[in-house]
Amino acid sequence: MRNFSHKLKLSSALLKRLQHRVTAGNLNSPRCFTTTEGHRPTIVHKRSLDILHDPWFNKGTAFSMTERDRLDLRGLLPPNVMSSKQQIERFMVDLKRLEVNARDGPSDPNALAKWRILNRLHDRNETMYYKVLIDNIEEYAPIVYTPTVGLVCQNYSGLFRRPRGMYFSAEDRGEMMSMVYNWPSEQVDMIVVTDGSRILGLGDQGVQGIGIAIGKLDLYVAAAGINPQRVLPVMIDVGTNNEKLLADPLYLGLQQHRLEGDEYISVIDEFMEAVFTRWPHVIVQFEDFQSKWAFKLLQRYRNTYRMFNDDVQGTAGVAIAGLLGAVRAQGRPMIDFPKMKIVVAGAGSAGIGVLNAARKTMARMLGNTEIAFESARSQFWVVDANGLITEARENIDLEARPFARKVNEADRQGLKEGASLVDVVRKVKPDVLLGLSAVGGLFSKEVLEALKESTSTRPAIFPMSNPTTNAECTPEEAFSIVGENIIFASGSPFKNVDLGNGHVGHCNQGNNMYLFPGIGLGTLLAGARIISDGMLQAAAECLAAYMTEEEVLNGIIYPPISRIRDITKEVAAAVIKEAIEEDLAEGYRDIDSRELCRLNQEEINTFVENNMWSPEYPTLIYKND
Ligand SMILES: NC(=O)C1=CN([C@@H]2O[C@H](COP(=O)(O)OP(=O)(O)OC[C@H]3O[C@@H](n4cnc5c(N)ncnc54)[C@H](O)[C@@H]3O)[C@@H](O)[C@H]2O)C=CC1
Ligand SMILES: CC(=O)C(=O)O
Ligand SMILES: [Mg+2]
Repeated sequence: MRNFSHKLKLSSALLKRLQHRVTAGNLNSPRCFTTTEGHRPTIVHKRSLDILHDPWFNKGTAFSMTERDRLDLRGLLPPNVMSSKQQIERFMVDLKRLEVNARDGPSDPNALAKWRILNRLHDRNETMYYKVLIDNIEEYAPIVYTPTVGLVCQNYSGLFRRPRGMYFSAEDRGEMMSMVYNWPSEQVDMIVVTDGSRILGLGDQGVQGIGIAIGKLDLYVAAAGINPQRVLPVMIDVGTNNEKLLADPLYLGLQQHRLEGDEYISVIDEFMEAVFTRWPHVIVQFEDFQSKWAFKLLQRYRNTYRMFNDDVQGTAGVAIAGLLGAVRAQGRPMIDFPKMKIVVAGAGSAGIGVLNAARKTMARMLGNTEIAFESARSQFWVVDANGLITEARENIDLEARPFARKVNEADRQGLKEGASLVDVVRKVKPDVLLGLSAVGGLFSKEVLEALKESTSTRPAIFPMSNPTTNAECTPEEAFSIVGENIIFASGSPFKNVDLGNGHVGHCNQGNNMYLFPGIGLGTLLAGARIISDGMLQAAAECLAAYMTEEEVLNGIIYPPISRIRDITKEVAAAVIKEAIEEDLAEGYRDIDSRELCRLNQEEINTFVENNMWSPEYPTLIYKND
């Protein structure tokens, strides 16, 4: 709260309320950290080794001598009291040792070793772990998140040491309502849940998918400042259809095929009821559910619970922001977006999510009428594993049906049902080629050669599939084949390309990580009843407007990950504002909806900032229960 009133000239009544909120948070929840946490003690109900073994409270060698006395720690630690800065220096020496002989590149085998070292730190000292992650986010996001998190999921049986998060399995039916009370935290703000059925582009990983929920929540803490004591990764194990895992005696999940139909839904229903009973204000992010369930569950829960599907809705927003950036990068106004011809490879949860959102955005720009919505449809050409989707296809997925081209439209373009991607690109000459297919190398030399005939002055190539090996093409391939004048965005990080003439081919990371943390934080702080399309749209528009004209003209359409905390703050503020406008905001803690409504833009920004957790050690005070 330093300089708060001075800076924003807030009314003293409002200032008091905001100040009270921060204070009350600490007192009500002794383990709650906030930005002002460093100045207020935290009450703990344990001492001695119990403290050292609790990653939420542990400070390791940073416990001061007086604290060591107060908490019965004297003698349990080496005598030299270290500052947190020294602790991190010592840790980084260990972590960096791995890099001495490391070759470049995200798939380097050292990535897994780095993950192990970071994970051990996560297990023993959360504050320090998040400090390392936040201060070095560019370097370690690719370790705790895509691409390395994919490798972690695939090798989970071997890597598993200490459990993290909760596991609900098909065997727990009827027990979930009581099981949920086994989690030690009284307050949970954010749950990321997966059933492991489609982890990144790696298919069914069964129980091993918990790694993705952990990785996403790491970003919630690092980017959105959600208190790490209030996040909960969840794995719902309904079996796996991955035969390799089923045959592996060391596999840690249920060794049975996946539940289907009503049996499956009843497990997810029971889980939702249990977590919302214990934590009525929690937000649940569905992650990496196979498409057939992703859409059904989203429709089933989105009007009842505070939930969203990151792959369907988060990805859509990030892609829209990127597509609008691609329009601006041609020196055209965003309103030209409805003129873009877009080829999408992949009609799963992510591809269809993007198509629906892009169509709606175009329709809005064209006047938001039925006719506008209908005409926007004709900007898209969708190719899946069976080629171009037209109305001639038998058994089209319900979600893909609105994007099936009419047979006569396809004919006019010289295309048939099931036409190959290269033929579609050759004939359509799209402005944008976007991949959410999970097929590495799908944008082959031929496909990229065909894109050279694009009618766009600056074609956009978005190989958005993860992890790195599943990217539809590399930036080197894109820039060398299609030319320098492209916009490139991939789902997993790549290094910029040296184009050899003093020019740099910029590699953007088009990943839902730029939106989901802000969507979650904004929803939390607004106390929104549900997450509406308008809130998601506001998040996407905020990201789209974040980059300056100059950056966009230089091909930079997304912020670097080093700015993820800043963009997340802005996205959260945009989400809150929209929730207020839609009358969905019920307030957060002791800031009720009326007070929220009175906040101006600057005050909303400050409200967000003041409720983001930072990794600072609080002073610990022991109190008997
Ligand atoms: N960058 C980002 O933020 C995000 C990236 N993704 C990535 O998108 C990919 C797909 O995810 P989902 O849609 O959930 O998977 P999905 O399995 O539901 O869908 C995959 C789609 O690709 C199609 N496909 C398969 N082979 C193809 C081929 N040869 N040509 C054209 N299409 C082909 C399938 O028919 C299906 O329609 C994954 O790799 C995932 O990691 C997903 C969410 C966010
Ligand atoms: C990024 C993400 O959510 C995915 O690849 O599934
Ligand atoms: Mg995902």
